[in-house]
Amino acid sequence: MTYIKFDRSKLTPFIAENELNEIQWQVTAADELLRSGKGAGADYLGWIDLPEDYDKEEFARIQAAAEKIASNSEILVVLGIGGSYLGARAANDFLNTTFSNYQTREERKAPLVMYAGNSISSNYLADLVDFVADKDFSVNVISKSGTTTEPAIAFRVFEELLVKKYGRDGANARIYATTDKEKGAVKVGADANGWETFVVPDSVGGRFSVLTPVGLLPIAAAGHDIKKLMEGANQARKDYSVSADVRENDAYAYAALRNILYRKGKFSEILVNYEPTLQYFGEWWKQLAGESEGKDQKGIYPNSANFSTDLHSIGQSIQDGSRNLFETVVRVDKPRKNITIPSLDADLDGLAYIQGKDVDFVNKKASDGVLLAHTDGNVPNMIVTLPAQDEFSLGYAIYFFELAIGISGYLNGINPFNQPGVESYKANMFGLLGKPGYEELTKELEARL
Ligand SMILES: O=P(O)(O)OC[C@H]1O[C@](O)(CO)[C@@H](O)[C@@H]1O
Repeated sequence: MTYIKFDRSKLTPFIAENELNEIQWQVTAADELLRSGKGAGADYLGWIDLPEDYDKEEFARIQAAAEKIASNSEILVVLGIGGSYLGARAANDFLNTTFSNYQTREERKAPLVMYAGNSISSNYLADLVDFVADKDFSVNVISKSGTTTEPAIAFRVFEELLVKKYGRDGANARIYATTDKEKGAVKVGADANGWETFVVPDSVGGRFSVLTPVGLLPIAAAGHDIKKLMEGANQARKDYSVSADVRENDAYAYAALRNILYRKGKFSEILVNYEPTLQYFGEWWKQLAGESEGKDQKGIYPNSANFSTDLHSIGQSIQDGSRNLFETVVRVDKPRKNITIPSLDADLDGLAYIQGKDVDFVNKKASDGVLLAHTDGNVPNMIVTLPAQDEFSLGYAIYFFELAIGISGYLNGINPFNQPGVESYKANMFGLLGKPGYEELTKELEARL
């Protein structure tokens, strides 16, 4: 029994017990590939032992930097995209109170963490500049390459704003750079200006990097306990390294079952939550699964949904539409807070039968009802239950999904640790922007538009 619960009991109409036995040899082979470092993409396996083998000196510097940011900044602007931002955003949204963005600095007890460099929207960037301009702020630029267009544009904008506001030296003291240990534009800037620097390890790809400084500094800056986060991940590391048997290893069982479903035509997986604070966990997971598995013209297409909200929009399609879906439901056992449904004398809304009950009771009953309805509608469901909405549970869940996706990719015969497909749009964008070196592509693309 592990700390988070994995429940596959509702898969019986879709998968027979022997199927799990029969895929075991493939899971054992995938485990062997992953742990021996003999599989494709083996240069990027640093995340496996990271919760134990992280740089303790750097960890202490992250905690000290978070304290410094708290002492001189109302806001920390985090610049990054994809794996250089989604993990931090998922963690902070999950761990913050829902309306922390609207609290005062005193109420929040930590700086407000805001995100930019994750789109190319001029509205978003200009609005954020207007919002922070008259407040004390610091910047954490996060980019392994240092040349990703979105964060690079945003960094130019916020660096200029910092220099205008605090002067060059003042700005330098407020820039925290999380980047490659020796190369790239951000590293060059950091060396020239003396910015405090944290390292994105070579052996950890962006989508697996939330437990490196990439995620840890923004999470610590938001006032959360990154030690507990690492402890949760480390517990998962230990629990899921004991056995490769799918009956003993839930992360491996999840990887195996989603592949069995995929091979039966269930091409799309929806990561479902019943907590709005898990929305970005879904976004983080989509990159983890999508960038890892969607290649060589195959792989599960990852989606996410926020229930019960989305039951009133895409719920119809999940229940009755194309039958190529399955769902993995992420539940939180104990909510951070609960609230009672008020009792009224008149029963105009017909809620008398649940008045006096708490809202989470209703949420759980709704999710049980959906589970059965979707199962009856031929949508297989698995459930991952986190005991609480805290750092330890989150760290544990992060590791569960990272490990499962690594194994799952090997089960489907691909390299789970590269992302060649992401470059195609970039090349076209560079061509159309007239980037030096792309002249031929520019001509070709302009003729096609
Ligand atoms: O940290 P960088 O180099 O800016 O890259 C950001 C993201 O861009 C990608 O390379 C493509 O989306 C991701 O793999 C990565 O998480």
